[in-house]
Amino acid sequence: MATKLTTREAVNAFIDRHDTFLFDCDGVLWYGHTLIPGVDKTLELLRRKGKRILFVTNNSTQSRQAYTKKFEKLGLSASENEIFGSSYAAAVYLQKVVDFPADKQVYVIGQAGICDELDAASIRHNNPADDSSTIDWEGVEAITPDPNIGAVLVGFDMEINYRKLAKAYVYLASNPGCLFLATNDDASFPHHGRTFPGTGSMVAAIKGCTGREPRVLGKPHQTMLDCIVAKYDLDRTRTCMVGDRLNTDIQFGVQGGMSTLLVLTGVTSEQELHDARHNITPEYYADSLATLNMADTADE
Ligand SMILES: O=C(O)[C@H](O)[C@H](O)COP(=O)(O)O
Repeated sequence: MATKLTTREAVNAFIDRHDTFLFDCDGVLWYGHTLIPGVDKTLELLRRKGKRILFVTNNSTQSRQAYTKKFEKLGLSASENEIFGSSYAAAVYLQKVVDFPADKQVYVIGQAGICDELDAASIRHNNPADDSSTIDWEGVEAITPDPNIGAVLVGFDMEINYRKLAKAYVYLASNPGCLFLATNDDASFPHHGRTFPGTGSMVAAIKGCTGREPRVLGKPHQTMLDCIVAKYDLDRTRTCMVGDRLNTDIQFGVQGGMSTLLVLTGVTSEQELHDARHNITPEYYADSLATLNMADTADE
């Protein structure tokens, strides 16, 4: 049974039992370009209390560097070192886990965040903007197997089109050695209190035609947490994962042996939380991250 944080005492006890907070971004800190009211104060409060803060997002559209600018624009402070996005996780995975060969290239379906992180790791890749949506059968026939493509990496792409799907299909179907990676498989994308098709819908299109299963790097998959724990030397028992979605953020925290806080400002509603049909339960939940602002500040 999840405990709802509604009183100052409960909030104080919740904060005191943790040294580190991992924050999801979309639906917890902001919607698109709009800050969720009060969360700037919450982050300041936790920093003043000496808590370590890390931002863990499945959103692959921006690199860590671009995220620092987004934080700044929204009036939040965050250093590149505190941000762990799924595009960075993909670059780390290719570089450190599979030792991606220097003579191979990654075929990316995605946006700038993935390309920037691959560039930072010196991994060769295509420019997704070159794959325009206008195509006829002659254009489709010109797509041929390419032994230089060592991986197809799929992230959120607002300009996904048939040419991109056909290329991914041809590279993956013609070469069993070509890796199939996905930054994340979130079915939906939270935006201004509504949801729209997420990266999972794009990954599903490629799964559907190739019959292949991707290695998914983002939450709830533990590859991401293993990288975070190794990088920051976290004590999982004193770490809380804060998110707005049961089947990614909360599952990520539960599977990873951390405590969890669900906030109701994003994808999962209070009604869904109490729906007995799912089996993922956060330890705590609150109307918003800003609920923590009722904490005592006397100990600072
Ligand atoms: O479809 C997606 O890629 C995700 O919905 C989106 O990016 C979620 O990001 P997060 O909530 O982990 O910040």
